[in-house]
Amino acid sequence: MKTDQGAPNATWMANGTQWPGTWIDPVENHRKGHHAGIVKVVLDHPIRGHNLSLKDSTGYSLNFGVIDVRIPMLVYVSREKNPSYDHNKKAGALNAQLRASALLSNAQFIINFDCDHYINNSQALRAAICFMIDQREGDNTAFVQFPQRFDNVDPKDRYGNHNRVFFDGTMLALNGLQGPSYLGTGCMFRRLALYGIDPPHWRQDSITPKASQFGDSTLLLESVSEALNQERCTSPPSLNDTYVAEMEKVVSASFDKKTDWGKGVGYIYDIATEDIVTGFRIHGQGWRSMYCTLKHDAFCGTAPINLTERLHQIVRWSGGSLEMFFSHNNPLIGGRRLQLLQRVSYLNMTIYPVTSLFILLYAISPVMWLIPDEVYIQRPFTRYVLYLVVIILMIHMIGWLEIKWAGITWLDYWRNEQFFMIGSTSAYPTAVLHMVVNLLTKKGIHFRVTSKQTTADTNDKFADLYEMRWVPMLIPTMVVLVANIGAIGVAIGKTVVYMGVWTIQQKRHAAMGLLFNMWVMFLLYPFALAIMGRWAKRPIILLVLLPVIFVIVALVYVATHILLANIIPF
Ligand SMILES: O=c1ccn([C@@H]2O[C@H](COP(=O)(O)OP(=O)(O)O[C@H]3O[C@H](CO)[C@@H](O)[C@H](O)[C@H]3O)[C@@H](O)[C@H]2O)c(=O)[nH]1
Ligand SMILES: [Mn+2]
Repeated sequence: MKTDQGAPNATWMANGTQWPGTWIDPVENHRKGHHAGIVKVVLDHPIRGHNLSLKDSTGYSLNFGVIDVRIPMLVYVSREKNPSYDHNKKAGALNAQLRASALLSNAQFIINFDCDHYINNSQALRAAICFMIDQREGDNTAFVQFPQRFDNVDPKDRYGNHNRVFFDGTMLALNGLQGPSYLGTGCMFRRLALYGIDPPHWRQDSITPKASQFGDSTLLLESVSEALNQERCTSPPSLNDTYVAEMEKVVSASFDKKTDWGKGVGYIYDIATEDIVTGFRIHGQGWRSMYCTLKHDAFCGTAPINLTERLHQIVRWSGGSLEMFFSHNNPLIGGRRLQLLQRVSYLNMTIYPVTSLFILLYAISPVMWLIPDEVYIQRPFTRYVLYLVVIILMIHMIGWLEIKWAGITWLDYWRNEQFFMIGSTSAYPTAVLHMVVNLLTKKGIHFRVTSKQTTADTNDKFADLYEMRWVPMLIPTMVVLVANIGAIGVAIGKTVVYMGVWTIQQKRHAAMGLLFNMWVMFLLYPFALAIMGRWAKRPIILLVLLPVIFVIVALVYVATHILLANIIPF
């Protein structure tokens, strides 16, 4: 739509001026990534008499007489962006917003969301406040985290997007320690905790906020003191020109420079996953957090249901975790007031991608079957195998108990196992590789916003599920799949050739090997579906296709064997 002036309608405001954040014709100083800070009051505080309320609309049969139906103040903030300053991505944006809100309301509690999340339950904010003002631990609670829920995931949750084991098991369990980690969205914070101030039971009597910590703004420093003393004026400041100028100052590109923002104050910079490390910093000061799950989901968002995008997301998370491990925020050395077990849990949260290297090695081991002659490996001692079996059984039993306790379904557990295998053969090793390169060259992991719905197919809500871009990290997964499918074929071939020759022992080993191959195949089933693209709508095809492949491989093996036996007589 165009106006008389030729500019699209959407960029014009009711009073005839153009929206300041419009860069349809980008020019220097006024384009995406290079523009002044914007603070725009979209809706003034109801105290100043705006009357956008339900009461005004006629024909309402509901009685709103006893409810305050006024719409709260709404202010649009866009921080200054300048190519000569690092904008620190999401963490930088959240910090600018935190400072702007300090001047606007200085509210004690702040809730944040990703751009792809929304409020799904109007009771959620109250639930979080209940934890914050609870008589027992409320004052020492820094944040209340809600689980992430998604409304665009395919019904079968092929790539484990719901992450139930993590959101309903792991995080809930952490409530028994110092609380869940911060997960980036759907989290209510106590402002003071974000400011890097100690929890009440560790706090010194008098704290004077300094410009070297919080930045050079008198109004901001005053607001921090007021927050500390719990003095808060409920009537909003009058937004005159000087006040707006100060707001623009605290959202300027250079404001963070030479301050503690992004280090000891606010959301932490220089890491691919600002959330986990920000939560770690807060827990390390002795604060606790709370996990809050509501029957009717509090918040909802969008997840990447395309395998390639999903794996990119996993690379970012696991890469960020490793970055944290190799920083001064390593859970073994950082976080001075962390409880011991909380330290262990953060250790697990940061180091887990490394385990993938062993899984990958095991999963590829069936290539040994592809070698015509037997490979001789020292068999493990029986007692060692016994220990191993006991440990594996114990791990699984704990896992089962946990899912029962957390109320997760078996299917969710299985999806989790499957996706862990896919990740362990693709995204996690990639993250480890990134980390090695990072340690050698100091190059960080690129944060690309997860893209959702890459196809334009509007008839199929889950069209994205059937799209997959081949990326190098999928090669090892493919190798594992091929190796295991091939191994089954070869095993059939070997059975045909050696049936009469094999001892019982050898047959048993072959059977065990087959079991392993099948297990890996079951785990990689969602990956196989991804490769099939739209054919995956009929997974039954696999039931025909796989036996055909097995038979072909077996025939090739037998033929090669006969050929070789004729040429080189054994
Ligand atoms: O340069 C950036 C990149 C991202 N964002 C914000 O970050 C959010 C998360 O990005 P998204 O692409 O949706 O990634 P997800 O993998 O879905 O996000 C998860 O993982 C992130 C850490 O990797 C957390 O920050 C998120 O809260 C968490 O939902 C977005 O919604 C944006 O609001 C920015 O503000 N600036
Ligand atoms: Mn997201």
